[in-house]
Amino acid sequence: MEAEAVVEARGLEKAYGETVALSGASLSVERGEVFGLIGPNGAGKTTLVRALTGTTDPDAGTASILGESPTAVERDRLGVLPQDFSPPDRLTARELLEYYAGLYDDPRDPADVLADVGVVDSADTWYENLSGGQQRRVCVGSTLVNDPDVLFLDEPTTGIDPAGRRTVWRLIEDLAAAGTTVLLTTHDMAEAERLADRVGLLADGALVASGTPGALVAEYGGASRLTIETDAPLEALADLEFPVEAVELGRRQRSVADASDTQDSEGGASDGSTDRGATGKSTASPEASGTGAIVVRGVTPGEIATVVDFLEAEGIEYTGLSWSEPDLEDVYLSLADETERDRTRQVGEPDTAQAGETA
Ligand SMILES: Nc1ncnc2c1ncn2[C@@H]1O[C@H](COP(=O)(O)OP(=O)(O)OP(=O)(O)O)[C@@H](O)[C@H]1O
Repeated sequence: MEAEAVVEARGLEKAYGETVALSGASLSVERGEVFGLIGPNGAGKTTLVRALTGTTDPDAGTASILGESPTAVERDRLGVLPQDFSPPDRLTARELLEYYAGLYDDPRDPADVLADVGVVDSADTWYENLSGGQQRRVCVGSTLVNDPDVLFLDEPTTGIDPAGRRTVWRLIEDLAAAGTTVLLTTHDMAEAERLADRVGLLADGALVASGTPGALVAEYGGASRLTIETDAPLEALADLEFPVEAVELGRRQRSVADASDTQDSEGGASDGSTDRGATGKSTASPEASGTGAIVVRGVTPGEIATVVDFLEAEGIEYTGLSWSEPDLEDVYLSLADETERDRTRQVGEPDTAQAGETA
């Protein structure tokens, strides 16, 4: 039996004047699934959420929730946290949740919701006097008072401290385990990797890849990374014959937050990577000159000692070493900059024209 699609977008298009926000976005989220939407600033994530929740009309395509048009869904069944949600300042956290609870026939106890989002101690503080993170927690709470079946969270943990973020993560996990369907947008790859059963990457208004985090990493994540903190000039390393097979020498990988920043302060056009040498020899590109951390890609855990011995034999001093498997951030960085797309790529499914219909 085919799984029930609780949230579905088919070929959504939306333009604001000359600006194309959605260019044929399609996805489908099943009951109890957490779907994480990632993508660069301006990719269309918020517009997609708005089209799916009925707060903006698409120019083309269809959106549905629980089999109905977004505006026809019973409001008790839906929870929506907009990115720019800003409730009245002069109400306390408790009053705010009581206010929202009052909009529904059979709401949860606001005190329980405050406990869920970790705002018990500040429950009687005016919203305007709460910290940014506490405010965001209250906003998340306001979407939970009606115990929704489907929850849309647009950047739910932005501004929340690490401990609070984990509180919200556990909350979302518990909700999903109890059958709530969740679609969230985030710039936090750790959040997407931890929470999402499937992740969709939106670029230029369309989904360019979707799948489980593991499948996406396997398909697009690339090689492992051995990061060596060193003050040695990169040029000095470029001519070395590394004693391992696949080597791609490069500067420390930039973070997702910097990915669309063309003013790379370290001067690299991308991540400062060098040409791959067939025998492990790498040559630095002109942009890659300088010092700092270098990244050797494609080294297996068993080869780390070989690289360390080699650096010491060559007299290359280093101050730190770390090895990591590729992760969702690598997927993001490898896909987000590509702008020419004509259809969705489905990880683990045949690459057919139909693949663009659902995500
Ligand atoms: N109401 C609007 N009027 C005009 N342009 C808009 C409007 N809403 C969105 N846009 C434009 O549509 C594009 C997509 O915006 P959207 O907010 O959906 O992106 P996003 O992926 O959510 O970005 P971010 O990660 O920065 O939140 C952007 O170029 C934005 O400027």
